[in-house]
Amino acid sequence: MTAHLIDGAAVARDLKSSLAVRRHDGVGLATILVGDDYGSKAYEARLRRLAGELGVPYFPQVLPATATQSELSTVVSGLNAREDVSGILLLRPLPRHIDEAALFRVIAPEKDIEAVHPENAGLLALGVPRFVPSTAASVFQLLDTWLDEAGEDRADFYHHAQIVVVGRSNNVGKPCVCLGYARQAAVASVDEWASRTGALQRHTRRADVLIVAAGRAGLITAEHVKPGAIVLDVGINPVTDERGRVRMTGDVDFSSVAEVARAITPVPGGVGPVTDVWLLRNTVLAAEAPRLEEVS
Ligand SMILES: NC(=O)C1=CN([C@@H]2O[C@H](COP(=O)(O)OP(=O)(O)OC[C@H]3O[C@@H](n4cnc5c(N)ncnc54)[C@H](OP(=O)(O)O)[C@@H]3O)[C@@H](O)[C@H]2O)C=CC1
Ligand SMILES: Nc1nc(=O)c2c([nH]1)NC[C@@H]1CN(c3ccc(C(=O)N[C@@H](CCC(=O)O)C(=O)O)cc3)C=[N+]21
Repeated sequence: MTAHLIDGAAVARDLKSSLAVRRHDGVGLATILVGDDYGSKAYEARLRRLAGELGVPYFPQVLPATATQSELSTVVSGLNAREDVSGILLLRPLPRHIDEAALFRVIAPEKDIEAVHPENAGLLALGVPRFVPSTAASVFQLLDTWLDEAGEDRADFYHHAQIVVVGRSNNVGKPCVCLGYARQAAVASVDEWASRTGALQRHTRRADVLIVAAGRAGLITAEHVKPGAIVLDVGINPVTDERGRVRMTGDVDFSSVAEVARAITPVPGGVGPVTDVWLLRNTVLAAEAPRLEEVS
């Protein structure tokens, strides 16, 4: 392996210790899990543990995949009204019969720690976020930290960089694009059509920074990566090993890409651990921050 390993666990530890000293009234995290998506269950279990460690009250809501739109709306409205809940996380993906965007609009904007309500998504797109969504925040925190450690001038690096984001979901891919814009980089975004039309490699090979969030195990191999690129793997996918045990893998074929990249995040131990802590950080901020309309 020639690439530097970007250590998410170390960055997560530092971020966690800065949070541990911040206790406030009214801090509380509520998660809503609908059905049994692998990544969502893994994330939920981690948040439960981390909230416990940090002494943040945690209110998990678990609903079957058959839950209706109005049942989910009622759960969200109930959490909006609770004074002991400062942050609400609606775990995705949701079952197909649920209108995700409609549900996002039900979340009280000041509790919307992932910035999915149109008001917060709009603020993020305008470059003045109320909350920075945790996964994109994690990706760029790892990148910023690594550039500092590598002795790069961050601003100069970003001004010259082509960032390519694979996957454009509302809570991962698009926010990553926004954070790339905020750093004044050139940013390109591709979705599944790039793969279907055979254009994926043409796009990804232009990237100085390749962010991969498609949810497809092994999608990105060495041929997709420009030598010397920095690769951040967001994907969390279940794979079954020879012994029939399920383990977690990313979207990037780590062993081949590590031979050509300049730096790479592993899965597990890369983007994931920082995402967890950022979400708790946003939950604390939500209780601390004055409402946006009170800020002049
Ligand atoms: N590590 C972490 O902290 C986190 C990890 N995750 C993980 O990241 C992954 C992505 O999550 P999320 O964005 O919510 O997923 P979504 O399923 O909502 O979105 C996936 C995106 O990837 C695109 N895509 C799918 N297949 C391909 C392909 N073959 N080539 C190019 N693009 C493709 C889709 O395209 P189209 O729009 O055309 O459908 C879509 O835009 C999942 O594995 C999830 O578990 C998520 C959050 C945090
Ligand atoms: N609204 C919403 N926001 C999300 O951010 C979101 C979501 N829905 N749905 C599910 C996916 C998945 N996800 C993970 C984040 C971190 C780890 C994580 O920390 N994983 C450890 C793995 C540790 C282990 O091995 O168990 C790691 O990567 O090192 C896992 C999964 C967030 N997601």
